[in-house]
Amino acid sequence: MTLVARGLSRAFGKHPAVVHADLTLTPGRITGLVGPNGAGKTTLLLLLAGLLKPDGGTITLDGAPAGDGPLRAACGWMPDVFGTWDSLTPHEILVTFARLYDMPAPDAAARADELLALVHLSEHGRRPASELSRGQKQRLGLARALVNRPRLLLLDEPASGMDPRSRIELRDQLRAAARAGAAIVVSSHILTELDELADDVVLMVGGTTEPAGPTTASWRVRLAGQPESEAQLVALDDDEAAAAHLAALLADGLPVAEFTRVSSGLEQAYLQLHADRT
Ligand SMILES: Nc1ncnc2c1ncn2[C@@H]1O[C@H](COP(=O)(O)OP(=O)(O)OP(=O)(O)O)[C@@H](O)[C@H]1O
Repeated sequence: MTLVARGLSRAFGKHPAVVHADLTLTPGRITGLVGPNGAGKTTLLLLLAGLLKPDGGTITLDGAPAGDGPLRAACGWMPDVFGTWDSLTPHEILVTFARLYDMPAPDAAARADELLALVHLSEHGRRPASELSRGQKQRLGLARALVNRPRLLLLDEPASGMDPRSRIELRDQLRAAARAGAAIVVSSHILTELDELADDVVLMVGGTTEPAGPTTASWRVRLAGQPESEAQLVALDDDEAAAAHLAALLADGLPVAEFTRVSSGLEQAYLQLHADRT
């Protein structure tokens, strides 16, 4: 399902949080949404999820104007902090959400078990949710977002609080959801992670969006005997270009002692955006 948002705006009182934002989400693609604190990312995601009404602008789903109802039916929403009902178990929480999506009780119970296994929480499934750690709650939040097999997946800083293994699994789970045809948007402050995960990146500052252009990463090259301060930064398009560059250096007989990717192209685009705006 393709979501197209055009000119979305939303203010809180006199304070504009989202200002003429544009975003297109396409099936099978993961879009990264990055921007500083207060840029309007969460507000934009809430608008897309049908959980907040825009003051202006349009949202279409497969070309048809979409109000709250269709958006909520199509979306899986994972907030940055997932408030659980602490007296319920993760299994009960997932069953409750599945039932809210009109799933029959036996299907809801089976779906809850399936999702708990997916996010590696099966052994915690029947204990009170209050016993979950922050990272485990995040994983439960992801399971919750997937309950209705959403065609649009909106995730607000999903990796925050997750340990390294859970982050890697999250990446794999999102890739699998995209391969299955979901259109996905992920907001994050971790640019290197987004660089690996996202097919497209949208930058957000002061409530407005702009697509990040093609980015170029840098590699740090230092030859044997060369002081650290004289190492060179070489801008290269991707891993293949880096491999070719290294092969050429070695073919020239240069004693390469270090060859390291130093910063993501996304980081540079992000910093450039700030430099332009402040
Ligand atoms: N319910 C609200 N009432 C009033 N102002 C709000 C509300 N929600 C957000 N804002 C304001 O709108 C702006 C955008 O907030 P938002 O949470 O969307 O930013 P964000 O990019 O998600 O930030 P962060 O990276 O810190 O999560 C901020 O200035 C914030 O103070």
